[in-house]
Amino acid sequence: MTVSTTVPDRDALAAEVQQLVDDKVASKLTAQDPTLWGPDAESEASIRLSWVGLAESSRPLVNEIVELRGLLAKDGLTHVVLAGMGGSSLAPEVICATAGKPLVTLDTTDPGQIRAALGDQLDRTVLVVSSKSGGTVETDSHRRAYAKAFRDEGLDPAKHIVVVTDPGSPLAKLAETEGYRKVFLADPNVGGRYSALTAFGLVPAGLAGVDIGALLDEAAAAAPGLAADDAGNPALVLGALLGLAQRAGAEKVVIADTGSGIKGFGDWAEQLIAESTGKQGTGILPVVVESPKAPGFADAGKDAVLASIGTDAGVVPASGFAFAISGPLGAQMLTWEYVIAVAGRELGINPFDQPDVESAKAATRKLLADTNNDGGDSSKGSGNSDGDDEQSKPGAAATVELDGITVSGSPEIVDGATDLATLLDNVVKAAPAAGYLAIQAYLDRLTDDAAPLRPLLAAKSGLQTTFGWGPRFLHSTGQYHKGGHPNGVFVQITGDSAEDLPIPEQPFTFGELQQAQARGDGSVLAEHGRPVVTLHLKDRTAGLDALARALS
Ligand SMILES: O=P(O)(O)OC[C@H]1O[C@](O)(CO)[C@@H](O)[C@@H]1O
Repeated sequence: MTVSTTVPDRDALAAEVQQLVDDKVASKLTAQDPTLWGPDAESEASIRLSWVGLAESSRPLVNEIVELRGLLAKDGLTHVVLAGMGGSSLAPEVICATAGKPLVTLDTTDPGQIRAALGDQLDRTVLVVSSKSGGTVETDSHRRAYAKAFRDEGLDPAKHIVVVTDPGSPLAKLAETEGYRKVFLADPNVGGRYSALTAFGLVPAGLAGVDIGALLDEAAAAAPGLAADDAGNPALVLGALLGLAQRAGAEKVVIADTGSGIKGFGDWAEQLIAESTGKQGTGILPVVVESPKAPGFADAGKDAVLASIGTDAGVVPASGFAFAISGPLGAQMLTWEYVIAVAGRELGINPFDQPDVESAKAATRKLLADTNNDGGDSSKGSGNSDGDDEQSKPGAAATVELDGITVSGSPEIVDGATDLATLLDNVVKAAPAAGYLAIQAYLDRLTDDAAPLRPLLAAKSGLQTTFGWGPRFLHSTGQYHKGGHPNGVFVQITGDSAEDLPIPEQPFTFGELQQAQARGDGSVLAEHGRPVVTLHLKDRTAGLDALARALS
């Protein structure tokens, strides 16, 4: 690994690193010492540290996965679809994209996106159902939809489904009952966002044809340097830098790829950083940008640290904190895991829990239950704004129709807005100094062109601006939004679907689940006192165009 740093005060960084060396943080972490984050974190940390040794302990998986790939190929099953959220899909996605191997990732509840996946090469499909807990509603729903689709086509789901889960999970039990083709039981002493080099990262990637042995080799080569109580250890240097930056008010890390050859690294790092650190009103907000020239990076202010993945972009933000880190993917993953564990100690938080994720899930469950108790006919499949219960919308105090978009949310944003441009002005005004804006698009991430809104809003506002696809981000940056620094303003984008999709044996459809997830998270954000506005697009393309025009 090669790391270079820019800091306002080199002596301060050297002193901070030396303290970590003196405290033997690197060797203790490698020895899985759970006391490094204080007494409150000890019990969770004691069951979460096996990731430090995965470069070696995951070796036996390689042959098992290669063998399964061969058997599947003999049956003509070469189209790999992965159903998994957060830590159960982000790593294999970046691993496959980097290696140029095709993998279809389902981490959405968008009816159109799921319908399109179901209609693609079903007879050649192997579905990998990945969930540590075995109880994640999105993943369970994907499994149900695929099982039915296989049956409808006269195919035996058991032959097409492979499971990755923790021992004893409901999914492990179900896989046994259903006789699914293969079950990989992962190490339960590794949390989801640290699971890249477990079966969660390796099974989908290996089945897609990635050389997963080489990935482990890359991590293994970095491991000794990360374990060393040495001032040159990149994890100590970057962990210390992030701690110093946080204390200086630079609590955001803006991540740009600068020619690393890794595809989509920021999407994986985002969960590791945000879910690990965003709690107790503190944390590091990852802001993934399109390039080093993008707004947020090129013009970063005092609240940001710049992270170049690859060579040094040579941009120094107003905060004075920047770093570049280069190396192959396996090494990057292990290094960042160490960095964030060290940064967690610097910030005084437990990097292994996610205390605020459950609240949005609970709000979603309640909304779905209420819909059903109200006699909502899920077979109709709404997914649409018509007939929505206004009372259950977050910040439903204010609702207005602007340029064909139904807008509801915090009165400070919605009141007085006469068109989309004034509404977006209000969004920017709602942010405190050095706050951030978050666009959360509960849409089809393969066909809805919402991502370009991020640089447009960032340029307009001059504020750090993130973009996330819902519900995917709920299992990633969602923890930070609710538990981290309370200075975000949230723009939810939802949309009508051309056609909804039932979830077999469930009283709600994908469309209803998607809308309930947006409303549930929005209501929890509002309860936390965060300004939030929901833009519901009746026509997705026209609505996104109108938003882009209003921002340009
Ligand atoms: O693997 P599971 O249990 O389905 O969870 C998926 C993701 O959901 C989270 O628990 C957050 O909701 C993540 O930490 C995790 O990676």
